[in-house]
Amino acid sequence: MMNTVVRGMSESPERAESPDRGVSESPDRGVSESSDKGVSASSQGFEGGAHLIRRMSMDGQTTSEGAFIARGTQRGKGIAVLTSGGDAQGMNAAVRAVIRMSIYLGAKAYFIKEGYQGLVDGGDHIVLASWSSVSGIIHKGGTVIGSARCMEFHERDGRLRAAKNLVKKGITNLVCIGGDGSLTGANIFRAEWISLLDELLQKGIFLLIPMTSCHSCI
Ligand SMILES: Nc1ncnc2c1ncn2[C@@H]1O[C@H](COP(=O)(O)OP(=O)(O)O)[C@@H](O)[C@H]1O
Ligand SMILES: O=P(O)(O)OC[C@H]1O[C@](O)(COP(=O)(O)O)[C@@H](O)[C@@H]1O
Repeated sequence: MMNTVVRGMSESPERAESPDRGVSESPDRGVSESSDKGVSASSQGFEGGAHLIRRMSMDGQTTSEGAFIARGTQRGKGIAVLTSGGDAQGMNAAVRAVIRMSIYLGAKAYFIKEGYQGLVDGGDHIVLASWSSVSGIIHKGGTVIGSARCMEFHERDGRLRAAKNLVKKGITNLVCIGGDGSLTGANIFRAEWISLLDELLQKGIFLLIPMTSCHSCI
């Protein structure tokens, strides 16, 4: 059974109300990164935040979540997607939707290969995606980015490594596609995100640089 939850994980994205209903931006064409494994879906906001996806009610009336999102409203964000646990039909369509919506929103879009294992291992498992990376996948079974079960993610140490890898890549939002186990893991990760960042700072893995002393930030 595939579950899908999509939330922003960093600061609240702007809730732009726009009549712009099309994805008219010309997509870039890039390298397709794929593998042959299966999957399921959830996205978690690292620091809590607004929903990125809105809905229309069954009778076509716009609900409070029904506004369209304007193109380019998430510039500066990094949105990553992974598939985890048992695979399920529809995972590739969900991956494609996340990547293309992220690009539409102006964010950098990333695949994380092999589920939480790829997130914990980092390196080549975290790959920048393009519009064409997800072409020709919606009819395929399983998941083109691979799925896995990852014991390390059950432990805080594993999740600390995962957090480090996300920060290193500038990834601010994570979409986890999986079943109840994967979503439980995502919820734990979301809940302890701030304390993971604190620990990375305390261990000197990352340094906090005040804006005033960072020339490239001014
Ligand atoms: N309680 C948990 N805490 C942290 N990570 C978890 C937890 N439960 C599951 N996970 C992560 O999600 C992965 C997939 O979970 P699993 O239950 O095997 O599949 P599914 O998502 O299909 O239910 C696990 O291998 C583990 O990495
Ligand atoms: O491989 P992509 O780029 O994801 O596109 C797949 C989609 O493109 C199509 O082949 C053609 O779509 P349109 O008819 O909307 O142009 C669809 O059948 C399919 O859903």
